[in-house]
Parts: sequence; C-alpha cells; structure tokens
Amino acid sequence: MQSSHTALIKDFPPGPLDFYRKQATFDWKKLKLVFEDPQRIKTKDYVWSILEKDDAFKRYDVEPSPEEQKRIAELQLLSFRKYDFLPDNILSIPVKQWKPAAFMLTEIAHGSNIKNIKTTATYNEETQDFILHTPDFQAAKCWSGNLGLSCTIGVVFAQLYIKKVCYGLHAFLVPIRHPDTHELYPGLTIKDVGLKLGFNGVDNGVILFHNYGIPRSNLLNKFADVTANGEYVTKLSSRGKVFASTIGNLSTGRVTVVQQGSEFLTYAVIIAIRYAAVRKQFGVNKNEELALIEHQLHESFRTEMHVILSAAKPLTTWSCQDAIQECREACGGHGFLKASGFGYLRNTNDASITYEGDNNVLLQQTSRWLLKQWDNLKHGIPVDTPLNTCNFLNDHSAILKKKCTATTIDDYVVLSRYWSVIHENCIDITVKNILITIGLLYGLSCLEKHLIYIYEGNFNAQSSLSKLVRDAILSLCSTLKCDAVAVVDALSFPDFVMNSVLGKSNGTVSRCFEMVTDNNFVCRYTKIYKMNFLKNRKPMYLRLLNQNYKILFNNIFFTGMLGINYLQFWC
Ligand SMILES: Cc1cc2nc3c(=O)[nH]c(=O)nc-3n(C[C@H](O)[C@H](O)[C@H](O)COP(=O)(O)OP(=O)(O)OC[C@H]3O[C@@H](n4cnc5c(N)ncnc54)[C@H](O)[C@@H]3O)c2cc1C
Repeated sequence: MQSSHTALIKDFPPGPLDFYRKQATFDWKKLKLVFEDPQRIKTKDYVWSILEKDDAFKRYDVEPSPEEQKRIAELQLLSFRKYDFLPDNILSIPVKQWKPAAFMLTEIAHGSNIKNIKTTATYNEETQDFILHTPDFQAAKCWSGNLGLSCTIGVVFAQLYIKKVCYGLHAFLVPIRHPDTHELYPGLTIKDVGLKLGFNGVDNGVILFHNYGIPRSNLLNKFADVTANGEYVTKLSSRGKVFASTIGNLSTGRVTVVQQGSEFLTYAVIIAIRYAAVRKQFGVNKNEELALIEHQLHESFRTEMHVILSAAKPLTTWSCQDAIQECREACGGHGFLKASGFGYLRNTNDASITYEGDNNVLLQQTSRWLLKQWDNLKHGIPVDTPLNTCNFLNDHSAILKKKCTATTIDDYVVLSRYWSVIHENCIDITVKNILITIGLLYGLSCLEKHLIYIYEGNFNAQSSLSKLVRDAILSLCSTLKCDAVAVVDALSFPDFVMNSVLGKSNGTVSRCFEMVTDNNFVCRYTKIYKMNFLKNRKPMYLRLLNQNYKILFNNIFFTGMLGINYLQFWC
C-alpha cells in the first residue's frame, strides 16, 4: 500500500545532491509517508502549486519596508480567502470568513504578571454598558498583533468592576474600527509598536481606552456573567477558578507555537544538510576536497537533527533557537547571508520564546506543579495525573537507587514513546532502521547535554560514561552521513517555500552572491518605494460578521492571530 502512494511524490531535479541521494539506505519517499499521510501530501502540493503562481506570495531578494510587508500580509490573507482552501466539512463558516482580530492582554507594565493588569471594565447599570478605561500609560495594552492597522475587533482582558467591587480579570469583545470604513471608533488611541526584530508584516499595536463603552453582551461569558441589574454570576466555585479558566485558553496558542518551532527547525536542517552535502572544504589531497558532511566536527550539529517535539513550549522554542544557530554556523559565512534564510528563521523563532508566555515563567509554573506532586507523595498521596506523565514518581524510591550500568552504545534504552510510534507505523525495515538511528542520536545528544545532572545525582560515577556517549554520537553521525540528504528530502518543502539559496533541492548554491548583487535591485527598489500601504484598499476589506462574535472568538482568536504570523513565515 505504501509503495503505491510513493508514486504521488515527485522526484527532485537531478544535481550535485544525487551523490548522497544514491547512497541512502532507504527510500526517502517511504519515510515521507511515515511523517505525512497521502491526503496531506496531496493537499499541500495543491496549495503550494497555487500560491507559487500568486503574486502576493512572490519572494523578495531585498526585504520590503515594514509598511510594504504589512500590505503584502494583507494581500496574502485576501488570497487565502479567495482560494477557499478549507473544505466546508472541516471548518465552520465563521472560521472561513475569518478576518484579522487582535488579542489584547499584555500591558506596558505587566506582561508575565497578568493578574496585575490595570485596564478596567466598569459595569454601568443604567446604560447596561461596560466602560473600558486605561488609567495611565503603564496600563496601555501593547504588542497586540493586528491592532496597529488592521483589526476591526479584538478581545480585551480587563479587571471587571461592579458597584466598586473588583471581580478580577475577564475577557471582552471590543469593536475597534468600523468594518466598512475602517475608521477608528472615538474613545480609542492606537499606535503601532514600531520596528521589530522580525514579524514586521504584523501590525503589533498599543491601545489606550478613554471611558470606552461596550454593550453588556460583549462580555465573553463562558465562565462568568453579569446580569442586567449588575449581579455577578458564575458556576465556578472561586474567583481563582474563573481566572484560571479565562486564561486557560492561552494553551491553544502555545500548541501552535510548538508546531511553528518544529517547522522552523525542519527548514533550518534541510538547508544545512543540503548545503553540507555540496560544499567542499579540505580533503585528503589538494585536488580532492571533501564535502562538509564528511568532516567529523561538522557532523556534531546533526545531533539536533530530529528533535522530538516536547509538549513544553520552552523546550521546543529554546531547542529550536539553538538548532537554527547550529545550522547557521554549520553553513559558515554563507549561512550568515540573508538569502540563506537562517536570519529570518532565527529572528522569528526568537519572538516565540517570549510571546504566548515567557519561557522562564512557564517553566516556573511547570516546576510548581511538579513540586506539588512531590509534596503529595511525601504525604502518602500517590501521583495520578490525567495523562500519566508523572506516575513514574510513585516509584521514586526504586528509581533513585538505580545506577546507570551502560557500557556499550546498545545499552541505552530511551525515548520509549518514540520507539513505539516507529514500531506501530513503519512496515519498511530500512525506514524503521533510519528512524531508530535518528532517535538514538537524539537521545544521546540529550544525555550529553545533561550529563552533569547524571553525575550530580550519582546515577553514574564513572567518568567513562561521557566518553561513551560522545563516541556513540560520533559513530551514529558517521552512520547517518549517507542518509542525511534523503532524510531531509523526506521532510522538505518546495524550493519556493524554502526560499534559501543554500537549501535548493537540486543542490546548486552558486547563485548565492548573484542574488545579493542583482542588477535589477535599483529598479525593484523604486517599484517597492512607489507602492503605498493601503493603496487600492476597498471598504469590502474586513467586512466582519455582525453576528456570532462570541462563538467566533471563543474558538478562533488564537488561530487567527497565529495564522497571520504563519502567513509571514511564507513571505
Ligand atoms: C512578537 C510578539 C507578539 C506578541 N503578541 C501579543 C499579542 O498579540 N497580545 C498580547 O497581549 N501580547 C502579545 N505579546 C506580548 C507577550 O505576551 C509578552 O511580551 C510576554 O507575556 C512577556 O511579557 P513582558 O514582555 O512584559 O516581559 P516581563 O514579564 O517583563 O519579563 C521580562 C523578563 O523577566 C523574567 N521574569 C518575569 N517574571 C519573572 C519571575 N517571576 N521570576 C523570574 N523571572 C521572571 C522573564 O522570564 C523575562 O526574561 C507579544 C510579544 C511579542 C514579542
């Protein structure tokens, strides 16, 4: 069955990469089918083939101005809507008619500590309105994506006050601009946050509310509501639970950030491996230089090659940042070229370390939860978490007595979940073998990184362990050398999506500097310069649904916000 599907996957153009492609011990198309099912591959090919022909998705050798980037993002969004890629049976109509919205939580003075945000929403019983107000500039909402220029509506988090009593943080649906004329409503002041290290196609903004009234029905009331006569009602047992439920929705965004991290990592690895397979430096003699992939020092970067996504955002985004940097360095000076694509990946991923919850702060929350489980254990309450991730703590006495007795590479048994997925999904033995090798390499590289804790915890006292781990890594890198190009082939995207002069599927990198010194530069610059942001903008743009706002936002405000960021990834 798998082999009949491999016919769906197109071959890569012939070129210098063939040397390593031919040496692969497995069929990269079969590996691709382990990563993605045939329907997904077909859909992605279809979408890419259409977008490649669309001017809104064309690539720029010279980075457009921030204003122009925002205009392009807008055009890309319109194109997505025009092509109607999303089948009706998958997504509801509101999602398909989605327009940019803003998510307004962070304030100038409070980002991580959201409990202390100062924007107020005071209920006025006479008018049955909530009055949103920014007491001072420290309380201005900032960083909200789509706020600076484009959104017509947003979700605002504010402290709810009824009859001078504060009920804590609640979320409100807030009209920002007129859906037809796109004019800002009176009572609001908005500014763009200015130039950023990346994401300049997104109009992150700052907003101040000046006693701005919104109807009572605009409170997102899934967890708590306010009656017409100003009574606060909730089925939840405490204010803490209302807060936790209101903020709980943030997890949706974090899942998307984790996914984005894995995509960036894939891009970086494809570029670095393909380049390393064709770039030659040094060799056995003057006339016969070797590809970078043959040099041992260079191989160590691949230890990060197939980082398995942890559910934890900090682990994913930090690992991704380190791996992109390693890939950049592995490509030497050329990796520093803008046209290599690494700079964009690095800067864009960098932001995800902070947004959707700063990594350090998130780790503290995880630690607090773990310590709570530990405390329970000490009081004789066994650990029994819904996903069983920490049930192993119940065996802590036995675990703490165990010692690492490994003396050979074959003694490591790690990544049990990864193994079971491989065994369930891989029929082809050659594909299974390559995945096992990659898994081992990842496991060992993690072990190497954390060896200090193994010694500190007295899990292994022998200094030979570190040598064993390092030797095993080098040996596995050597084994993987001939398969590396085929592995990234299985992961790769069309060249137009990759947009890197070092990572082309035919292995040609010679156009590198031609692109940078392109003669058309001046003409293109003039053309871009003449294009004004919002030129040709029609009122039809951003005609928002006037109904079902709450359903729309409860379900998709995060998807929407990150969707925009995703579009940027494409341009
Ligand atoms: C590109 C981008 C897009 C964004 N989009 C949005 C958006 O659409 N909507 C929105 O509301 N916000 C958005 N944000 C804001 C983002 O959510 C905040 O930046 C984030 O929550 C961190 O808050 P902060 O910047 O105030 O940092 P702070 O909270 O001031 O943290 C600064 C540093 O202090 C450390 N720190 C904080 N508290 C502790 C502690 N208790 N112990 C130890 N260390 C601590 C942190 O780890 C961090 O290193 C965006 C940010 C970026 C960069």
